[in-house]
Amino acid sequence: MKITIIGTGYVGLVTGACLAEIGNDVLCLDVDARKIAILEAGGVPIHEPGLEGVIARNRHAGRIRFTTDIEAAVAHGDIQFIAVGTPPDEDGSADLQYVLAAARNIGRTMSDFKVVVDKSTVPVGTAARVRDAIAAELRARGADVPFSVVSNPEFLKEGAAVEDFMRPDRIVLGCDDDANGRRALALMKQLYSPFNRNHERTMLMDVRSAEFTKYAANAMLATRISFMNELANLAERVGADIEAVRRGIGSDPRIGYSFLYAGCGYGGSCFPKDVQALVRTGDEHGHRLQILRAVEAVNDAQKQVLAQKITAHFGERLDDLSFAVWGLAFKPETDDMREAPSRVLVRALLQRGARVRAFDPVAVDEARRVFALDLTQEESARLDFCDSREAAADGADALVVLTEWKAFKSLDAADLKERLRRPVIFDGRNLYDPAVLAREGFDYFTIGRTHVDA
Ligand SMILES: NC(=O)c1ccc[n+]([C@@H]2O[C@H](COP(=O)([O-])OP(=O)(O)OC[C@H]3O[C@@H](n4cnc5c(N)ncnc54)[C@H](O)[C@@H]3O)[C@@H](O)[C@H]2O)c1
Ligand SMILES: O=c1ccn([C@@H]2O[C@H](COP(=O)(O)OP(=O)(O)O[C@H]3O[C@H](CO)[C@@H](O)[C@H](O)[C@H]3O)[C@@H](O)[C@H]2O)c(=O)[nH]1
Repeated sequence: MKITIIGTGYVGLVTGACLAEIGNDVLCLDVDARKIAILEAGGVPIHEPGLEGVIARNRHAGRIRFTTDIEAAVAHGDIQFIAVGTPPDEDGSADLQYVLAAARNIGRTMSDFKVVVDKSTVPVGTAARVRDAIAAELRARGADVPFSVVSNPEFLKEGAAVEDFMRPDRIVLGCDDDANGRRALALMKQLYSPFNRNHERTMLMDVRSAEFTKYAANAMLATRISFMNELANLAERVGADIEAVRRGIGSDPRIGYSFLYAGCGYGGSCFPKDVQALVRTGDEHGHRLQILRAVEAVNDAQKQVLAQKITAHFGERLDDLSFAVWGLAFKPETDDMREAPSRVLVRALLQRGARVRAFDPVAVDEARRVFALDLTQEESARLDFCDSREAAADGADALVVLTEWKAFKSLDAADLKERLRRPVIFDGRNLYDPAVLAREGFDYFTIGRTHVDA
């Protein structure tokens, strides 16, 4: 099938690559000429495991191409996926300007039946606004071309995006129950049929429920994390170990093990903005979402917890102290720094006068870019990026772990002790065994594990 992807970010690029992989003819559009130039030259502008190989294979087979030419992109696909960003507006609601711009672009030049798919995460009612935007453009040029807007929210996780797309838990399709909607649904079912060979993963519903499902999923997952973070902070105070508690409750199939890891707060481009957006949707409809307000507040506070532990240990001012930071990306296997807890922690350390020696396996370039925006020049001068975790640790007064990269999971405690000026670790991801580190003479601070004094 002929597919156009509008927006070649994390979602659009993965969607385009994976749909090409199963044999479709995909054209990816972006307004960012830099991204398209990288892709046309055979590069990939983001770090996502497996993605480069899928794109390379399909480029060579001629199944995926990239363009900045809006008219060509609209002409190409029978199915037009809108996968542009929906960042938070000033009041936290989803900013739909990119989605609506994409819709207008479709309406401006389309000349035959189009299925327009909302892949972006958008508030309930957006499909109707997309439909109106396209219809207004068609009216303006006196054209009568049939189309239908489908909601098909995406549930992939960064760092596992290709795998998640290729093996989805479910494919949610929200379609209108009219002639064009049924025509659109038939095409969408055909497109996704390769994913349904072993069992049917497609869930059909009305458009508004499909839009809502995406926010409900992210809100539920974020709630689990804030719930565990709040309990972790209590576990420390009552002398319990949140890791034991996690295993204890996760074993109940009604609860399950996933997304129960306490840590230094959730980040990324989705949970923070989607929780906020749902809270705003509630406000707009006179329905105050109390649980999600608390989820957001707990998460904001959780991003400060490590800094509080550090100042409780070293004092409010950190002048003359140097901190090794392992992990900058908001989660492993990505270079994405959006809402990363590292942005809060590194800034807090620098504002208190410390030096920071940071290492991340893939996010350093992106970190340089975002910290240049977050920090003053004077603060930036005290932030160094290192080439390895060992180099970051050399001569630092303490180690802070912020991202659970696999490469950080095994630790040569004796070697680390040699490198650090003081044997102190603040672990935002509970990676290590407190008893082992205590034996090695470390002060080891965790999120919700009982603190074992050396
Ligand atoms: N990142 C994720 O893990 C993830 C997962 C599921 C859903 N989502 C949702 O998917 C959407 C996209 O997220 P993302 O992380 O891929 O965003 P992104 O910022 O990585 O990419 C968006 C791309 O759209 C391009 N763009 C903007 N306006 C355009 C236009 N009019 N025409 C063509 N291109 C345009 C931008 O230049 C950018 O390259 C968001 O709504 C997000 O909430 C994201
Ligand atoms: O038990 C856990 C699990 C995750 N996190 C944190 O939560 C954040 C988000 O992690 P994750 O959900 O793995 O990454 P995302 O790529 O943001 O994916 C989420 O957001 C996407 C965009 O909407 C959805 O498509 C995915 O289903 C949803 O998991 C990260 O900071 C993690 O460190 C925890 O603190 N504890």
